[in-house]
Amino acid sequence: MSQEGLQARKAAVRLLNGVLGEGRALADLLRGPILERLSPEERARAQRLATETLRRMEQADRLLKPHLRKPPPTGVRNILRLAVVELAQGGADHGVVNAAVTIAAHGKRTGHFRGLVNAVLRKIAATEDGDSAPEVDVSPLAAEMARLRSPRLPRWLRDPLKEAWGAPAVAAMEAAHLAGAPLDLTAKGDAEELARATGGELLPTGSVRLSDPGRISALPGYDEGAFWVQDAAAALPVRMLRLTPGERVLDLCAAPGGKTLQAAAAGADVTAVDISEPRIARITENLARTGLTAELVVGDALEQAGQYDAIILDAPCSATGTIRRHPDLPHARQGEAISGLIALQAEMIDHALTLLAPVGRMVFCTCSLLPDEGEVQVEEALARHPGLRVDPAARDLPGVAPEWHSAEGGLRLRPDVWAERGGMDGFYMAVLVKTA
Ligand SMILES: C[S@@+](CC[C@H](N)C(=O)[O-])C[C@H]1O[C@@H](n2cnc3c(N)ncnc32)[C@H](O)[C@@H]1O
Repeated sequence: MSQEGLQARKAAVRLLNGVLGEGRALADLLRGPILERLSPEERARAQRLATETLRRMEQADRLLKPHLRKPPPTGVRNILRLAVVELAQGGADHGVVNAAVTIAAHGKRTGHFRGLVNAVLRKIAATEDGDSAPEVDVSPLAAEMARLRSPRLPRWLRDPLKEAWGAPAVAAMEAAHLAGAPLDLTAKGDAEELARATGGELLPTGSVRLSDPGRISALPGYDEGAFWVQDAAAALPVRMLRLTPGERVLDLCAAPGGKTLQAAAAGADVTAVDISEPRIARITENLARTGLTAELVVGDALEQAGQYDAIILDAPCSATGTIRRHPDLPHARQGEAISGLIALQAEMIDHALTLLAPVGRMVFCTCSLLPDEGEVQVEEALARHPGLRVDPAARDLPGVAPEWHSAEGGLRLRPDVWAERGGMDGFYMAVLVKTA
């Protein structure tokens, strides 16, 4: 067995243990010591394996259940889950099973389960050798996995989503989460030209979509800064502002800077604020690569002063709209922090309004699926501020479908929107203007 394969799988199991055993976010673990000693290829493989296992965990558990008399400890389960997902995705039986047994044998708490790991996986791998018509290009295990329903969201999230959008919509969102996400790019200049150069699809809203992008830094135009990665939904809030050159724009929760780059590319005079210094460093890198400029401020949005023609408030939120790309999120969180985030969003709206020029406009947005972090937040802001209104005309953008309109004048996007094109992140956005 190649060392590369073993190291990447070991790291993937440790990532799974961090998310499922300690409730940590995968993004944080990816920056920590687990991947430190691995080559770039091993890192990419470990991340891919962990992400795919989290996405299909419920299905892997169902396939494992008949072979386990009682649930083994988390560390052992994660070794088994990873191997089952790899087998279902066409991994060579003996390589996958041997790696799993070796990983179990090397672990202090998993060593004495190596016999179990070996026996269970050999039985499951044997499914692979069953009868399948030679013309069918899917292994029996993959077919069995595909027959299982899409993994369900945990109750802390499923219940409020069912209440907000109904059971069929939640099932459609769960299917979208399982399908994962394509890669969307925002062009610095001509999007049609970028689509041609990268072989991507120009979406009706102006983003460029790649279904099989490979390494991002190897895409044509990367070094010249011709684009940045930004989901099609995340690209809409700044488009709603219709910025013109020279306008003073404040981006209040700016990092890693997708919206800052859009505003700077529109020729605006941008001030980008974020509380996190390491995350501000990512805006610096993105600005340098794209040759765009903005003033960067490490600080609290609630302490920002000044007056601006347009404000972008992409407030911290549950990020439940990004589960397609972050399948760890429902497992790493339990929903307990959301009420604090909702209160912070309201405070940020109130403070941001004090920074808005009399004829200015502000886009409030969150990558959340929960109305409490979107529609309700705006309704409550309107009630608190008598002179405030939503500008529904801001939604009149190319490619924006009327079905996405929300009652109070904003846009509600969900991962099951555009299912035939590969979906989009869950997002809420509305443009607020002062009338008095
Ligand atoms: C949803 S992300 C922003 C994404 C960004 N607008 C983009 O398009 O790339 C939220 C950001 O808010 C920042 N943040 C959280 N609390 C903050 C605060 N009190 N003041 C300023 N930034 C804050 C976080 O560090 C995080 O970078």
